[in-house]
Amino acid sequence: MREILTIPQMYEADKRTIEGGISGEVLMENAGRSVCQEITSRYSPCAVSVLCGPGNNGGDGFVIARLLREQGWPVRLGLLGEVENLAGDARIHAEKWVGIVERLTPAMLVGADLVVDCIFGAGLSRDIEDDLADLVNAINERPAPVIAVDVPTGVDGASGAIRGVAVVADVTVSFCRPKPGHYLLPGKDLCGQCVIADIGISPEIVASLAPEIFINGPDLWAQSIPWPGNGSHKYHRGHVLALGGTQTTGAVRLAARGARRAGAGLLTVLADPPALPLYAQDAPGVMVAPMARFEELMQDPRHNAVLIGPGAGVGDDTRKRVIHALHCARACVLDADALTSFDDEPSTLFFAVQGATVMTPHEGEFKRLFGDMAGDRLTRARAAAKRSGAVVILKGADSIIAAPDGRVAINDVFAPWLATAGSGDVLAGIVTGLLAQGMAAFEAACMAVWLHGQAGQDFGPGLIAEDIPDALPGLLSRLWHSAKSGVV
Ligand SMILES: NC(=O)C1=CN([C@@H]2O[C@H](COP(=O)(O)OP(=O)(O)OC[C@H]3O[C@@H](n4cnc5c(N)ncnc54)[C@H](OP(=O)(O)O)[C@@H]3O)[C@@H](O)[C@H]2O)[C@@H](O)CC1
Ligand SMILES: Nc1ncnc2c1ncn2[C@@H]1O[C@H](COP(=O)(O)OP(=O)(O)O)[C@@H](O)[C@H]1O
Ligand SMILES: [K+]
Repeated sequence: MREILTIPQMYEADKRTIEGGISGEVLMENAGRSVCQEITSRYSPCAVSVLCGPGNNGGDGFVIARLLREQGWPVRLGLLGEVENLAGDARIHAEKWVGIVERLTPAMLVGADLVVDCIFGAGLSRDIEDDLADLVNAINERPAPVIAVDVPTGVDGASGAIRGVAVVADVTVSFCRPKPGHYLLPGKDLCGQCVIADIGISPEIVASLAPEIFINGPDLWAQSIPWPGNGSHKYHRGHVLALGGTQTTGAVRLAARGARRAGAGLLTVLADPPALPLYAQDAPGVMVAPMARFEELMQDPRHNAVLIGPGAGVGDDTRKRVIHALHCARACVLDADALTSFDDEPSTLFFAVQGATVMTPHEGEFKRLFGDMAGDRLTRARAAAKRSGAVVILKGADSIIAAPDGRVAINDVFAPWLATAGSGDVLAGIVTGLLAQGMAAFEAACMAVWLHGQAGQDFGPGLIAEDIPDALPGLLSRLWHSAKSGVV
């Protein structure tokens, strides 16, 4: 399971490990050694400048400098402040460094073939300004590769935000488990390649912290995929009702294709009569029914998943249909207009949520529904899920999937090709298709985001929304073969 630790959890893991008998001095030695190994495995001996800050991140730097020098590398070390002002483990390791301690200025960069950034890590507590900002800019202007320790200086490990300015690293070595800032933008882009080193904190200690943040991937949900059995029939795979608009009909057609490719057994598009032929002609496997039959069809429990929002139109009709679907306690996916229709009365919507419900806002829709919440995307997505009682997919380049029980996954797929009209509609359809098959809401949302991202990544440049559903069979086959062979 690919857990992510929050910054307080990481400090707690250090603390519990130290209480368990491994000293902080040893943890820091292990941290420094792991960075040193990463450096020596990637580069031939060259002039290294190790830039140390006043805390434990700087302490790691003293270890790295000593170990590299022991291996014959030419090393210079610069410190922000004085050795006498260092405390604890950083002080202990600083005193083991027998070389010169220079002042931390851009002069440290002159002649350096490699820069090791140990200025600030988890303890970054405010924006970087003045001389330090000049130093960070100077690091970024020089061609020498940069190895960042824990996080690139200036990247907030909790949120991925840039605090004033930040180092652009080629490699980031962090410890024990990744932190949110390694996966959230813009931090993710500044980390370069991210390596997580084991420094002696046991899996039991990590488990004792009950991590709730995960990197989205099959290990998180593959066990929950409701694969059909040999004797399954279509009703075992669920019947989706997708509410189609009259004007923007493409949205639900894209979503319908996503839902069916994701495995829904049946799918009916409901729409007002003038639009019905359009939906009927779109694909032979799609059924259609007049919107006026919505409440009647909802009485049949086989219609077990409802998609409302793409192209639905904002207003009273959409609001009433959403509330009705939620009251029927069917699995519901609410996207686009279904969310915007409640911008004036979000609590009416949240109050009605009872069954498996997934909301799929992008930042604009999120703001309309949840208002100006404070905090980074991770924090806001988690708060929104708690507040609404629904699983919330906060869409974006680093999509976040948050459950009301506190679990949250960050997507880890590079797929800017997905930034194209209609791509979100397909995502909503995929979620609905998985829910129709009986998958739990959080797992379905995570799997849909992963399939969607993977489809975008695999297809690459030239992708249009229509391509996404057709990429699903290949991805699902891979998951199916893994499930059959017992490998996730
Ligand atoms: N045993 C362990 O715990 C292990 C820990 N490990 C390592 O420890 C690192 C965390 O260490 P840390 O907690 O000392 O924080 P760190 O990032 O060094 O910075 C704190 C200092 O920076 C200062 N400061 C902050 N922001 C500033 C700003 N904008 N501008 C100027 N100053 C600023 C801040 O000042 P203050 O806010 O107190 O005024 C304080 O002096 C972690 O990333 C990992 O590398 C590993 O060795 C594994 C074992
Ligand atoms: N740079 C990106 N990298 C990965 N995914 C992206 C990127 N930009 C957008 N996406 C994804 O594409 C989809 C766009 O959805 P949305 O904004 O609702 O568009 P539309 O309404 O046109 O379908 C979302 O799932 C989002 O996460
Ligand atoms: K750093």
